[in-house]
Amino acid sequence: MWSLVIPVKRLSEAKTRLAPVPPERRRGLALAFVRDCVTAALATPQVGQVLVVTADPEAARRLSALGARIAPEPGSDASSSAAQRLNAAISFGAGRSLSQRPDLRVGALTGDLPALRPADLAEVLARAAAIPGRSFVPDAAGTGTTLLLGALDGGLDPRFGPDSRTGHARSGALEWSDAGPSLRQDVDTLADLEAALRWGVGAHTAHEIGLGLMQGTVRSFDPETRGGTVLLDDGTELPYDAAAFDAGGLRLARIGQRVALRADEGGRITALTLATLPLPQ
Ligand SMILES: Nc1nc2c(ncn2[C@@H]2O[C@H](COP(=O)(O)OP(=O)(O)OP(=O)(O)O)[C@@H](O)[C@H]2O)c(=O)[nH]1
Ligand SMILES: C=C(OP(=O)(O)O)C(=O)O
Repeated sequence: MWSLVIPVKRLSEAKTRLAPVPPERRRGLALAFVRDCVTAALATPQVGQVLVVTADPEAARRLSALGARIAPEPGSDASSSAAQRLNAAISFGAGRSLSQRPDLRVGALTGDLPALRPADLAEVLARAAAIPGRSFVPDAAGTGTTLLLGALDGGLDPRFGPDSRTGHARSGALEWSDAGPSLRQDVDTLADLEAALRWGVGAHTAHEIGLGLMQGTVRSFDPETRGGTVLLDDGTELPYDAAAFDAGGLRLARIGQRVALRADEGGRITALTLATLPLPQ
């Protein structure tokens, strides 16, 4: 069984290479990616715990709600490089994991894998458990690393950062170059995000992007105004108006009916229809 350390940068500083996307949206995407990544990791049978190392209070709160353990990231030397900070955060998490759960072998997974599927992760974890040494999964671009798995004696020796594929290979780690695509598709750029969307992203990222995958139940409907409210699956009640109702093409809504809906960035419903029907574009 494995303990996976996931480093999570402060959300306000995350995913700068998604720069065409405005900062507030980037923050939401970075959080959604790691929520999907943690969800998939925790659903993988060989994963005994997910330990998130972060200095970000919101990421800590959201990821702990999914079942991850949190190790608050210690402050770093201002003169250290981004890669040094990242590797220091991972080593800190690995040390914490080994002292708290010595029964679990340690690995480090990046948090930017929104398409991650438990089956792809399970396959690599099972193969790596059968070898005593370190091993790693190169990213889809072929230059970086998405997963580094430590040796049986606990050694992780992370070399994340630019060209980490070469760094990990040169340091003697075995490469799993045939790992499943969902484990290799990290998202740094908009082109990466498009690729991840083709593999199929998790629910948090789908929701954040506004793919119309939100669902809820009709709580009220007024035939006079054609407005009412919907109860989302997370317990939030949201109002919809006639424009949103008309955009979905329905003639009436009944209390208790399952609906699919699209909301804008501010959480305002812009269209809703029956859950079994596609939302009109
Ligand atoms: N705790 C911690 N996590 C980090 C740090 N730097 C990067 N990470 C995480 O490491 C993983 C891989 O990082 P990158 O792909 O470089 O992501 P990023 O730094 O958000 O992206 P860019 O700003 O575009 O470089 C992601 O889960 C990041 O959140 C750090 O200094 N501390
Ligand atoms: C830090 C890394 O991620 P990226 O290349 O996605 O920045 C890495 O691959 O080591």
